[in-house]
Amino acid sequence: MSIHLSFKSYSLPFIAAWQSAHERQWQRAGWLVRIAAAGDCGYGDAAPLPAAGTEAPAATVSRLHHWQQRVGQLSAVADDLTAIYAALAELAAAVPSAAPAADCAVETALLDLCAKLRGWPLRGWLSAQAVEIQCIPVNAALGAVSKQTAAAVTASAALGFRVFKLKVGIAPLADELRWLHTVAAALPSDGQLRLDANQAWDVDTAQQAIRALQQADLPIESLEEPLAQPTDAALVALQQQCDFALALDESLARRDWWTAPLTVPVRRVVLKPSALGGLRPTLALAEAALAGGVEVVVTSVLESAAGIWATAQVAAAIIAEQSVLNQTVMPRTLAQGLATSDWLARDLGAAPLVRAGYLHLNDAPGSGFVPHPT
Ligand SMILES: O=C(O)CCC(=O)c1ccccc1C(=O)O
Ligand SMILES: [Mg+2]
Repeated sequence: MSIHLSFKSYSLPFIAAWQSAHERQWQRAGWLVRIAAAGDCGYGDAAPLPAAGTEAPAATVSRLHHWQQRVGQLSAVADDLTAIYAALAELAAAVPSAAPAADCAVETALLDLCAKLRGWPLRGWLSAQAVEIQCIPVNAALGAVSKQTAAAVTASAALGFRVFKLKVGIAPLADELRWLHTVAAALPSDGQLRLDANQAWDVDTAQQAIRALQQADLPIESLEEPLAQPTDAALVALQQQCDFALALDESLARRDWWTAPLTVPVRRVVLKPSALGGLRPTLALAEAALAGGVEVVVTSVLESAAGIWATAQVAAAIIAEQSVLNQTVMPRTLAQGLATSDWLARDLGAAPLVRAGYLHLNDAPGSGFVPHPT
């Protein structure tokens, strides 16, 4: 027997341009990684997006070639399961990886395979309590605030979403504040806005934005990455001015998570497995954050269904650990940023179902991803 790792490039068009302060894109490109062994196979999504903290695509490919060769070497000298565990150990030892999107894909494919061989859903492999978690609250990913209409927000609310995420920091602040008022007026009474500035603002602009949002009493749930220069001192000061949570996202990749004790200058972290090198590093970081009283939200990097299934599995594991860890401190589960599959005009397989503001997992062995026949 032997283990075989293969990967195939994909390019999936968006239904409309995806825009953030970092980028404007019409399609999503990556590689579907497949690892076959012991009569079954697992899948992972290598979906680099440097703006989200991953390596560039060229580094993803060369890293996938490395793992292809390495998995072949390991399987030449050991039985399949031993070689799979050895590869998983090498991936864990590689954190923090210079090619986290590639490592995430290979780790995901190995875990998907292990879980299938065992007959477990992948989240059960990550955390025993997680098997019970079937439904994950998710936010609507609406895109740039400039592109919103009251009708679009009403339609999204009718689908059952209660947290509506908007990209800001793209147009002048005064314009965006005006648009935010229009969106807020269309929200259901229990609706909230999650904003993401993707590091667009200097300290002055961020302060001005926060002051305006609070004075207008807009229902802001959180604000991701307000600062171009996210120093601890500036973030601590900004968080003190805010009634809502500030969150770190893409700037996390540049912090020293792995050797120093975890300190976070804001109330929340946004975790993306593709930027962190895999599902297990994401879970480890989430556990450290939760233990320190920091809120955790898992989000996609607009990856294909192969990635979304796996990212949802680790989100379920984190939610399970969270309810065990501190039921009283965090009674409500935050909406996770996993409802992004509708941005893709086509996909590599069926994405998890999103209904009434919840993403639904099932009990199928592995991640739940099944590729469309090609
Ligand atoms: O969180 C969501 O709902 C959507 C995901 C999202 O906004 C995103 C997607 C791709 C790259 C970066 C980000 C981000 O959160 O900054
Ligand atoms: Mg973000």
